[in-house]
Amino acid sequence: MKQQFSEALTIAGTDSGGGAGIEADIKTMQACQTFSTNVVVGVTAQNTLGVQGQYPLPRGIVNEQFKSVLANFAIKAAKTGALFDAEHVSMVADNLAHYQLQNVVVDPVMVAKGGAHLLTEQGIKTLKEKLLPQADVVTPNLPEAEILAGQKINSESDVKQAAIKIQQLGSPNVIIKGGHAQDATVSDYVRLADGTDYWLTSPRINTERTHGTGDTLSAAIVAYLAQGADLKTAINKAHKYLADIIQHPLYIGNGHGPLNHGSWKDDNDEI
Ligand SMILES: Nc1ncnc2c1ncn2[C@@H]1O[C@H](COP(=O)(O)OP(=O)(O)OP(=O)(O)O)[C@@H](O)[C@H]1O
Ligand SMILES: Cc1ncc(CO)c(N)n1
Repeated sequence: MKQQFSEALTIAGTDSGGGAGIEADIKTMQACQTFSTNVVVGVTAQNTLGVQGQYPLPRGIVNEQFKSVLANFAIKAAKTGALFDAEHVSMVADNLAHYQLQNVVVDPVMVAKGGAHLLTEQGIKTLKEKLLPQADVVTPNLPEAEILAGQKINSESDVKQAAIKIQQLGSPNVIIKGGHAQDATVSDYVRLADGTDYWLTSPRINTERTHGTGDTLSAAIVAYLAQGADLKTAINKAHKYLADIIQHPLYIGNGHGPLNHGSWKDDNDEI
């Protein structure tokens, strides 16, 4: 039987350690039955202990990858990840507009789990001004949400208020991820374009193997959007995927270890 895969795109940085960035996105999409193309915006020298180097690529190389991918693939959904600085945020925003990409999920990656900054101050400003207005969904973690909304988040009502402020930056749908809180339950807050909102909860797994969890969630949303799922279904299935694979750790590296992306058996259930 011929297997039909939908096609999606990740626009991000590579992780030589294989756990986050483009590598996490490709593995996630494969596990969720979507084919992932990729535009490499920059290369990182990275492992489970941290980021040792980061090397954004010249504009010509980024533009040429967009051209090749969009000339040959029917891209149904796309995501952005680490974009490094204002110049690279801007070139990605220009390409999203030029190729009129649909179902765009912006993961506003700012700081890696080990503490390295993957986006400059000026890059954050450009992300707010040029990228978020082109996003369908934005997926900040708690520290990123505080920066985007310009407020502290100390309570559930702060999370809701921040999500509304982030919507006003131009992304109609917002997911504030709760991995960085300390509660026994991890709570992600979803606020949709029509103003409906809900919490997605899962037990907090006591593990250091959380490198690339954010990339993985956004890549899974893109995978399901590419298959034609409505946004709420895509978000809920992606959350289910992550909550499942985080329970099947790989013991690789002695720092923030990678997820076991291939451990998922998609039962294609409706949520
Ligand atoms: N210990 C944990 N147990 C269960 N789920 C978790 C845990 N940590 C994170 N998650 C889930 O992983 C996803 C990503 O959350 P998090 O807030 O860690 O994002 P992030 O900081 O962007 O991740 P990264 O920078 O490593 O890619 C969320 O859906 C969150 O609920
Ligand atoms: C390249 C890259 N993208 C994203 C993250 C965040 O997980 C990371 N650590 N490295």
